[in-house]
Amino acid sequence: MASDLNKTLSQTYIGLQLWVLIVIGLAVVFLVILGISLWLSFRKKSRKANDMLPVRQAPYIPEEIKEISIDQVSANNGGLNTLNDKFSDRDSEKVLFNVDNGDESGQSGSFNHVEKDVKGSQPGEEGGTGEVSTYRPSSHPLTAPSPLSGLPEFSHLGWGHWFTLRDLHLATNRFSKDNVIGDGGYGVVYRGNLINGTPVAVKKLLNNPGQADKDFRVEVEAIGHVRHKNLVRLLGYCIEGTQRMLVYEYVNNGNLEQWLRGDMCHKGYLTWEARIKILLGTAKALAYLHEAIEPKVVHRDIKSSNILIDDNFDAKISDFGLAKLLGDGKSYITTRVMGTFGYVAPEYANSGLLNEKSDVYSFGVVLLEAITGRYPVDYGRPQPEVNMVEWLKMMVQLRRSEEVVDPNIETRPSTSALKRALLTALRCVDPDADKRPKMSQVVRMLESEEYPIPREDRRRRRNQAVNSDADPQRKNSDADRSDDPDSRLGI
Ligand SMILES: Nc1ncnc2c1ncn2[C@@H]1O[C@H](COP(=O)(O)OP(=O)(O)OP(=O)(O)O)[C@@H](O)[C@H]1O
Repeated sequence: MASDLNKTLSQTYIGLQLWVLIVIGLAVVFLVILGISLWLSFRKKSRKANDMLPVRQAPYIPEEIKEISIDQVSANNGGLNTLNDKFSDRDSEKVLFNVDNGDESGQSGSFNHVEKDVKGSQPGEEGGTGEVSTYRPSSHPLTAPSPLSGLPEFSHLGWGHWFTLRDLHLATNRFSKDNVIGDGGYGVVYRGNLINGTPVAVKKLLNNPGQADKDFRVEVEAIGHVRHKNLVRLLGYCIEGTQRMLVYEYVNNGNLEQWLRGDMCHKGYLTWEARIKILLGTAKALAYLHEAIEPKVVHRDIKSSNILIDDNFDAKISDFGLAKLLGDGKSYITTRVMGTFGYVAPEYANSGLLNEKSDVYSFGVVLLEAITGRYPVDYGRPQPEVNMVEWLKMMVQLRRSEEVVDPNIETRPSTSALKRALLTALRCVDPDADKRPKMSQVVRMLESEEYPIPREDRRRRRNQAVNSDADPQRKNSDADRSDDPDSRLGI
């Protein structure tokens, strides 16, 4: 048997013995396998190296903020996979704004309620007729066609769309002055249209090599990988030489500041319901940034002009140029306080201490702006009214809260709705950052039908008070407690 095998292996084929041929064959197979695996691992490494920007970790979603949507980047096609869609469309059932009939139809002084039919018409178009049409929410944002469809799918960051300078030249008509929609210290924002017809806002960062790169990374890291109905969507970017540009979905209905006091006032004034809807959307997006993703994102510049509004009167938070990524439970101390005067939380302004509670404070200021229609700081007003937050606290203390409502709101809110909004706002602007609610709690307070605040939140706050009474360091004096919004609003 063994001698048969020896004989077979010793036979000669093409000048070589069979056993030599077998050894050569095995060596070739081994080398091919080795080559393939080396090539695969090299490809993986070089792909990682190309991803200059860190990819966000799989998001952790706390129970209390279930209603959010999160998308993850699909590495292959740059598309976005929905994990869940939680903050529901429940709030987009109906929106009203008062249209100035004086402007639209020549009859001065009177206002009509108009419910907009989103399909095909712009808010304000039907104002003069006083018609009421049915409002229907537009198609679900995550099933709607992608604004990037029809464009070649390509991104070297593993996210979004990589536009060439030429693409953006074409989109903005060579960055024409007529297309400028904003100009700031960071650069210029242009309106444009992609070749597939999608309207976009192009932020062209100042051509200042170090700074442009930094600003670019901050925005991309903050919102490049996330998607939420109430966050402006970053569609892509352009990196060419020292040029850095960011391409956003275009949000076509102005910003909250313009609706309260600026360019959009000619269309009419926002109703109470529309204001609460916009603030609720803003609160949901902040809850998402603070509580649903890791690392969390602190926006640092929440203000009414950074809350864009779409046709459905849904809010979209924009301008992440100052955003900061923070690990779970982390705070950050900075010597350079950034933000906008009137919106910055006192502990951040005074000591540079930053965490998500700074955004909660700024949100409270915006909510008060929406309730009163006033500027956060207005030197044109009598001294006690210059600082809106202080004036409001005083009015509530004097039990004159009914007087603070923006006189431009034609149909005043019910007393309970007003108190609920005021109480929520005053809690957000609590000088003690630890006492401010989390944004998911703010969402619950604003959504609640229960007067004035969900029982569960009241219980939590009462327990907090008991605990701080037990702690001599945090024990409030009676005078301090008179500053508590609950007691001031008679709750
Ligand atoms: N995606 C967008 N769609 C439509 N308009 C936008 C978009 N992004 C920004 N804008 C508008 O462009 C203008 C400039 O915006 P940006 O947030 O960059 O600066 P700003 O709010 O004017 O100044 P600041 O830097 O002080 O916040 C604003 O009027 C804003 O409403």
